[in-house]
Amino acid sequence: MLSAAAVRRGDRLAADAGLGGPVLMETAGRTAATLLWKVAGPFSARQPVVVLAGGGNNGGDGMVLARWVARWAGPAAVKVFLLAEPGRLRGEAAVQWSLLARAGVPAFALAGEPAPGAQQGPHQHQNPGTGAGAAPVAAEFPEPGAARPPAAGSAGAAGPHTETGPQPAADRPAAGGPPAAAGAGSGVGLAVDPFLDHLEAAVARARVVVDALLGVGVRGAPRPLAARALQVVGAAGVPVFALDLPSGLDTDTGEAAPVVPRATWTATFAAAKWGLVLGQGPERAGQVFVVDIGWPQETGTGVGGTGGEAEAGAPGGGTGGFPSARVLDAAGVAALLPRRPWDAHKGWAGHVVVAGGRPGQVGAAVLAGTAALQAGAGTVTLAVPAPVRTEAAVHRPEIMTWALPATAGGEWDAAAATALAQRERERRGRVVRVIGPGLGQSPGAAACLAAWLGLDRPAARDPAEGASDDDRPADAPHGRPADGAPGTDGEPGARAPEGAAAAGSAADGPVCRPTVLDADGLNLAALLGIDRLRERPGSFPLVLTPHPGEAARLLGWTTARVQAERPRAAVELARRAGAVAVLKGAGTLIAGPGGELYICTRGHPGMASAGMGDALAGIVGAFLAQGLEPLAAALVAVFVHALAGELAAPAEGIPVQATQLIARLPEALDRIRRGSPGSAAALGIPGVAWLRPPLEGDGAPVS
Ligand SMILES: NC(=O)C1=CN([C@@H]2O[C@H](COP(=O)(O)OP(=O)(O)OC[C@H]3O[C@@H](n4cnc5c(N)ncnc54)[C@H](OP(=O)(O)O)[C@@H]3O)[C@@H](O)[C@H]2O)[C@@H](O)CC1
Ligand SMILES: Nc1ncnc2c1ncn2[C@@H]1O[C@H](COP(=O)(O)OP(=O)(O)O)[C@@H](O)[C@H]1O
Ligand SMILES: [K+]
Repeated sequence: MLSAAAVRRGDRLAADAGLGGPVLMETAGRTAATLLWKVAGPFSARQPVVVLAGGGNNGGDGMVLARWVARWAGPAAVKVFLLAEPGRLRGEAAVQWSLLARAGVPAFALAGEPAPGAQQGPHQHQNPGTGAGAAPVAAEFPEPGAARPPAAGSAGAAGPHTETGPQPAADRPAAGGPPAAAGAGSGVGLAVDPFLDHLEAAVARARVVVDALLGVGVRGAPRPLAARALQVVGAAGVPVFALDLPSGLDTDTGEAAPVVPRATWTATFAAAKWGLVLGQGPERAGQVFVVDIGWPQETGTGVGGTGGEAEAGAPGGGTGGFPSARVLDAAGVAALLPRRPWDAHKGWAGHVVVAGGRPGQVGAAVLAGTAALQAGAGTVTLAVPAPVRTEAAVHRPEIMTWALPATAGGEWDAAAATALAQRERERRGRVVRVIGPGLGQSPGAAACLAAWLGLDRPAARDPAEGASDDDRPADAPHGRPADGAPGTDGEPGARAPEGAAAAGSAADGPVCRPTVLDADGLNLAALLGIDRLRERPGSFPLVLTPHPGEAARLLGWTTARVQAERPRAAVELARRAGAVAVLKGAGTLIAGPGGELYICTRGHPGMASAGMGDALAGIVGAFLAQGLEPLAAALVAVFVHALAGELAAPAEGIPVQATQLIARLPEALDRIRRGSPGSAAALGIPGVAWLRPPLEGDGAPVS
């Protein structure tokens, strides 16, 4: 996942490695043509492909694509509309324009000033206002190398129009001037209105419109002329295939003016861009395919996959962009899953203690506990205020309950901090805490939280913890990594270091454990101050799972700012807390304390319902309990949660309840183990991967 600044860095690295613009553009355009064939083919002259190209490299990509479509299906199967004056094209776009002419691809362009010394060609531009049909104005390419006037209306238009609407000077081509003999294709341009009329007519009978107007080089919202062309495309209701990004979509934020196309498909080059997953990006981009264009490995942008470090790309990258991130996919997550030995026993899979469930919010703790159980925790206990113990116990017979000291009103009492730790000490094996679901923000809850985090008094190691390890099997989760598990050299799958499992605040007081903080656990932590989390004793494993509102409280930002700068917010949370941060919401982000950043593109709006976050917190706890290191636990949990949410919905966006999601966790885990949904399998085009492969399995249709 790249910012515009990171794309420019990647370009430079590619150029340094000898992969110049022409090579990359040819690969991009040709691969996109193959993909277009797959999703919208076969092509025919009856329903041509219409390419709307801009004057930059995005337009160049479109022209390469057009050339290949013409080669495979004949020149009549494609039409190019260049929203620029050929004479002003530079670099790659100019080269591609001339190659189009050689290939005999029908193309139209805007009229411009004649190049110095250009001859008045035979295809005179029509003077605006002189009446339709008087003279040909189309810039359709003639035979290669020749200059031949095209038939008026050859694009299917009724004929050239004569009115040129008011245009801002910067965008207004010199309509009505002499023919623009400049430009490698020697195509004569159209005035704006005829151009748009031709475009409209062509789009109306197109199979698909290829949006190659603006890519990562866009600055601001589309200017009026670009906006008019995009309006024409949008109004036609024809499927749109966007190159790199839907034109005008902000590469970094996903902000989109109303005219930005709602593409059915987007082929994005080298790596996905932030704008495709943030803001309005997901709605505008449709199905996103990541096309490998051969950037050197050093750029760190593979197709799909998770493994390894996030790319270098410090927040801001020095140019205001976002940090780079890796996209989670099933194969990458599968490699992180804990492998349960054949002779595993419940101690192997750890013990999740959920602390929360105040009166009126018992369900939150129940959901977290049930999700932990379904995600593979060996044992689950709900630690709740004593008055609600029975209420907590009735839901799942597999789940234990501890009744802890409560105030007269049933809220958490400060004495519960030590009581909980005492109960935990009676357990053998790894204990993990999920603190927050239904915890409330009472003074007693606040005191407990500070104690559990070891932030109420000086730190000390827990003498009991070492003893509890003694009767683990030799390959117990935090003894050593499972054979073949990723991360033995520090990757996300690595187990927490020996001794990280518990650090105590005092032998007789609350002991710190690997912890997931959610909901009110986070709200109370915000009151303590996020930076204090870094001072926790022994740096015990800690995962924060805030939604944007909780993240805002932790950071002291507004929720709107968190949403506008999600990648930065996630990285900041992790850095300041010295912990793993999961910033929930559409496109959940997972950040590690070392600057690592991942995004999950799965899940759907139907998951916006109460209790979903509680379930996620429980799942993170379950994977910590099964021995995963915190970053790996968070990555696996987020992906499994999102996939289960999809499995639980009859269709994307249909409301799902947390209990329904929880019920599908085993199936989600099973699919992931099998590498499904697969990023590339359904397409069968080497070097092209789905950003978000469809659920229906490997034989899924692509259109
Ligand atoms: N380099 C690589 O590795 C590869 C790059 N590749 C491709 O290059 C693309 C980036 O190309 P790029 O940098 O030329 O910019 P691009 O997106 O075409 O936009 C510039 C044009 O848009 C115009 N324009 C700008 N803002 C505007 C606005 N608000 N409203 C209206 N117009 C506006 C601007 O006009 P100007 O402002 O200069 O007058 C100029 O004409 C990238 O997305 C990918 O597709 C592939 O080939 C693979 C290899
Ligand atoms: N539009 C969406 N797309 C993907 N995931 C979503 C969407 N809306 C919500 N979710 C997921 O559902 C969960 C909601 O968590 P949260 O807001 O804490 O809910 P609650 O507090 O009700 O438990 C998060 O994991 C979030 O990522
Ligand atoms: K585009």
